[in-house]
Parts: sequence; structure tokens; C-alpha cells
Amino acid sequence: MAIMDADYLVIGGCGFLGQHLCERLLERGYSVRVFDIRKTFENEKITFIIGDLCKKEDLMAAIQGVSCVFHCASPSPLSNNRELFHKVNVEGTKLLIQLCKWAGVQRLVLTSSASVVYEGKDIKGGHEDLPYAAQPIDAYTETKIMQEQIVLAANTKDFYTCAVRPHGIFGPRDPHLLPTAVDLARRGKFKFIIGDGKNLVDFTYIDNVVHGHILASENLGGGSVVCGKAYNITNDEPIYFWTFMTQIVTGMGYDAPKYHLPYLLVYFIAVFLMLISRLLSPFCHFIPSFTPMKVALAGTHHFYLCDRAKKDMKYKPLVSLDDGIRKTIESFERLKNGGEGDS
Ligand SMILES: NC(=O)C1=CN([C@@H]2O[C@H](COP(=O)(O)OP(=O)(O)OC[C@H]3O[C@@H](n4cnc5c(N)ncnc54)[C@H](OP(=O)(O)O)[C@@H]3O)[C@@H](O)[C@H]2O)C=CC1
Ligand SMILES: CC(C)=CCC[C@@H](C)[C@H]1CC[C@H]2C3=C(CC[C@]12C)[C@@]1(C)CCC(=O)C[C@@H]1CC3
Repeated sequence: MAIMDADYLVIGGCGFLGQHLCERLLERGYSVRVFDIRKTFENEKITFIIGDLCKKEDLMAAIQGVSCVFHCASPSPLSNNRELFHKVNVEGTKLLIQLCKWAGVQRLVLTSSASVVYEGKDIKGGHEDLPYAAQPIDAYTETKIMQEQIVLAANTKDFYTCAVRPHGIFGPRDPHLLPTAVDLARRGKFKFIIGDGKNLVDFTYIDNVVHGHILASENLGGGSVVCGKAYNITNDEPIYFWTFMTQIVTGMGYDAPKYHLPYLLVYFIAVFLMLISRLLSPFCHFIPSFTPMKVALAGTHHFYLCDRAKKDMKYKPLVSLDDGIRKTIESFERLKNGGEGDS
């Protein structure tokens, strides 16, 4: 059945970022089509095509008759599935580019990650020209690096691509950061601060990430300075990791962490537990709560400059960190200590 042309196709449009992106695009008067492996919401203004990014016949049904594609799809960054990361983030992205060219799509905006330059060591004011991590912190990040390289290399005089690198996205309907923090707190695993608690990091409110994506798409086109480039998008307000996390968990009704543990001790325990988990994997499914990736992110500096986005796209955050934290906590009533989700 023929489907209506659309200004935008949002791949992964039923996810956390994807749904917020769709909502804002509709508010701005754009027509929107969603392609996702699952359907998580209804909206009569959106055409939904449910399918797998890795399946050519699924994607062909969605890719025709759109002006710009947002590629937001990825397996959960907190899952532990190297094969799935590579299948979706690398092979799926290659297929997407092939079909964009086949269908005559002119613009592709990739949701990459600021973590593509992060090796688990301090990054203070990181810019986009830092080299890709030679030793990525995990398989997810490894495939995000490959994905971004593929997309930016695909930029030509007829097919325009760019990448948006958000960091630490949070907000209403976040399925990763807040629920994981609340789960740790609920299980009594949020009593300790890893390190001295003075590591500065970026957390980015979802509306600012969406704003950066839409600016990128609107500035992407023939002869544009945006073509073939990556852009850090953050709240531009680095904050102590443990100050942010404490505001989140206390706002959700749980106690603030009190005691400090040495960073290196916790990191090497996490590495040891990861090795045990791998050894036991043929016999049992044991996933440690604190992986080396989470410990590194919790104990090192990792904040980035948005100067390139400010210059090329006139980006500036729309929602402050404080307002974003307040809105996020208000939106998660069901997960509050003693709330309906506290079963
Ligand atoms: N959250 C964060 O802090 C950050 C996220 N990012 C990037 O932002 C993007 C969006 O992340 P986020 O919204 O948090 O993630 P979500 O998991 O909420 O959304 C991703 C969506 O893509 C879907 N998807 C996964 N595999 C496929 C597939 N093979 N075919 C079609 N759809 C698929 C997912 O479905 P299902 O849930 O069933 O897998 C989900 O609906 C990702 O690319 C991520 O790498 C970058 C920096 C930070
Ligand atoms: C150690 C601890 C207290 C964990 C609770 C919070 C974590 C679940 C989040 C803190 C930083 C977040 C983060 C991501 C996922 C959730 C956290 C680890 C990403 C890995 C998501 C995908 C990306 O592209 C990079 C993000 C970096 C920050």
C-alpha cells in the first residue's frame, strides 16, 4: 500500500530519544514517519512502519518518499550483546546508507555518542577533533565509533550526512539512566561514592538533544558547513557526577550515598567480576551491577565542548540542568520510593 511522503523518517522513533524527536518535529509542522522494531506509542499524525533495520525488505518499505532520515536506533547501551551491537549499529547502518542512496534520500543525521572518543580516562572539555578511542570502553562504544565513521564517510556532493554526539541523556521516559540508578538505590547498592566525588561530567536533558538534532537536519544540505561533521550536543553545564546522581536518587525518595570507595579498587573489582561473569556464562547468566564501563563513567571526568555546534548551527541549550532534573523527577512518580513501581 502506498504511504504518504514525509519530511522526516525517524529510525528508532519509538525509543526514548526517537519519540521526543517525533513530538518536537510535529510541533514544528513537519510530517513524520517512524521505523522501529517495536511500537511503543500511538499518534495519528505519524505513519508507523514496524520492522528490523537489518532486514532489507523491512527498510525498503519505509525509506521511500522522505527528505531526511534521523538514525536513532541502537540496541540498549546497557545490554551486553556484542553481536547485536555489531549487527544493528554497523551492518544495519551500512544497509541504511545503501537504501538511502537507492531511494534518493538526500540527508542523514546519525545519533552518535560523545563516548566515541572516551577510553575510560579523564576528558575535560573534549572537542570533536579528538581521535576515536583506540581502546573503547565497551562493545557498544566500539560499534558507535564504526557507525559514525561509516556515516561521515558516506557524505558526498549528492548525499549529505552528519553526526550528533549527545552525552548522558536524561529526561521523561528515559529507560536507561534513571531507572538503573533507582534500581541500584532500591537494592541498597547506592551507599558508596566511587572516588572523591569531584569528577565533572556532562548530562544532557532530552529537549536539548532533540534541539541539536533538528538544528543539524535544518542546517544539513548542499555546500553546508555541517556536511560530513560530528557535533557534541550537551547541556553545556558540566556537573559533578555524584552531585547529579545524588539529586536524582534523593529526588526519587532514596538516601544519598555517604561513604567513599577508592576508584581503582572499585574498577578492578568490576573487571574481576566481568571476567568471572564471562567464565560462568556457559553455566549461568550473571551480570554484575557495576561494570567497568559504569565505574569508569562514575569515577572519571568526561565533559565536552559544544563550540562547533554553537558556531555552525547556533546551538544553545533550551532547558537548564536544574530545570531538566526537576522535570525528570516529576515525570517518574511511579518509580519513586513507595510508588506504584516499588513492588
Ligand atoms: N541514552 C543515552 O544516554 C545516549 C544515547 N545515545 C544514542 O542515542 C540513540 C537513541 O538512544 P535511546 O533513545 O536512549 O535508546 P532506546 O533504546 O530508547 O531507543 C532505540 C530504539 O531503536 C530500536 N531498535 C533497536 N534495534 C533496532 C533494529 N534492529 N531495527 C529497528 N529499531 C531498532 C529500539 O527497540 P528495542 O528497545 O526493542 O531494542 C528502540 O526503540 C542511540 O543511537 C544511542 O546510541 C547517545 C548518547 C547517549
Ligand atoms: C555507577 C552508577 C551510579 C550508575 C547509575 C547511572 C548509570 C546507569 C548512568 C550514568 C552515566 C550514564 C551513561 C550512559 C548509560 C547510563 C549511565 C551509565 C551511556 C553509556 C548511554 C549511551 C551512551 O552513548 C553514552 C552514555 C554515557 C553515560
